[in-house]
Amino acid sequence: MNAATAPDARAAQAERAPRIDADAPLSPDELEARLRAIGAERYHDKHPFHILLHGGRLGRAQVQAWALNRFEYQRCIPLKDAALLARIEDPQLRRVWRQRIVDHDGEREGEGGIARWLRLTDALGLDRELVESGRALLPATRFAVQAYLQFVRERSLLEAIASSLTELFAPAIIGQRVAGMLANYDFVSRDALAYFDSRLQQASQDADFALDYVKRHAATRAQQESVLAALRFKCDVLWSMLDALHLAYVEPRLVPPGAFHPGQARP
Ligand SMILES: O=C(O)c1cc(C(=O)O)c2c(n1)C(=O)C(=O)c1cc(C(=O)O)[nH]c1-2
Repeated sequence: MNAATAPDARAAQAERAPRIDADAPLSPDELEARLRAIGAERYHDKHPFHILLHGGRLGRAQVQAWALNRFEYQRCIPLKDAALLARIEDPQLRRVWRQRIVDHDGEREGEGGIARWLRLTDALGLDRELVESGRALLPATRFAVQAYLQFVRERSLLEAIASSLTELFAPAIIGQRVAGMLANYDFVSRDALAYFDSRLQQASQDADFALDYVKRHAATRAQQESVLAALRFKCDVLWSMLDALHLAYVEPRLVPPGAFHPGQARP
């Protein structure tokens, strides 16, 4: 062993060198910055299909396909939140989280986010039974939504809560979507887009709460890495849903057997 690598010399060198420890926990603000960087890179507002949708460059049948497939996501959000709720031990946290189910289901028939999404599919001229049956979904929509449900059922509560954090980036996209669709599509009215009016406020509140929870509860570096991975996973869920729409309805227009095809708004 030469003098430069002798234990004493190495210890002295480590003392002088800046400490780079891959296992050191991030500060809560560093964690938030990394989460936001994931959204900036991977959130579905960057997807070409969303750019076409918001820019008014899709036809009516393509917007119908988007709304019909997104209904599957909307339909399963309360299932996801119920699975998450069932695993919360803390009554205080349960009280907050259960509001998400109310927001989607409403307190009575015809209210809530799911009913408002159906107002959009109605306004687009889609048959309700076709939408609610899920019969004309793209297979990839089904798989992506099921993957989200399974993730929330199987992973830790911390990862399940972190996977909702895509909503941090939703308010900006919703604003662009409503403005873009109203400006560009004569078949879309303000009333048809009512879903997004309530969602704007709910998404901000929900995301702020989940972010605060994650910043307080992800204490170790391993937990923080699991939170970052959960957000990447969720961005992949949303991205793959748009990939499938793009391939089927923009190019190369490869509509899978049984999936919605332009002209099939009515059964
Ligand atoms: O329109 C959108 O782009 C968008 C995105 C997201 C999202 O980022 O997950 C949600 C929603 N909308 C939404 O309407 C919604 O209810 C919702 C719930 C959740 C969730 O993960 O718990 N995400 C989203």
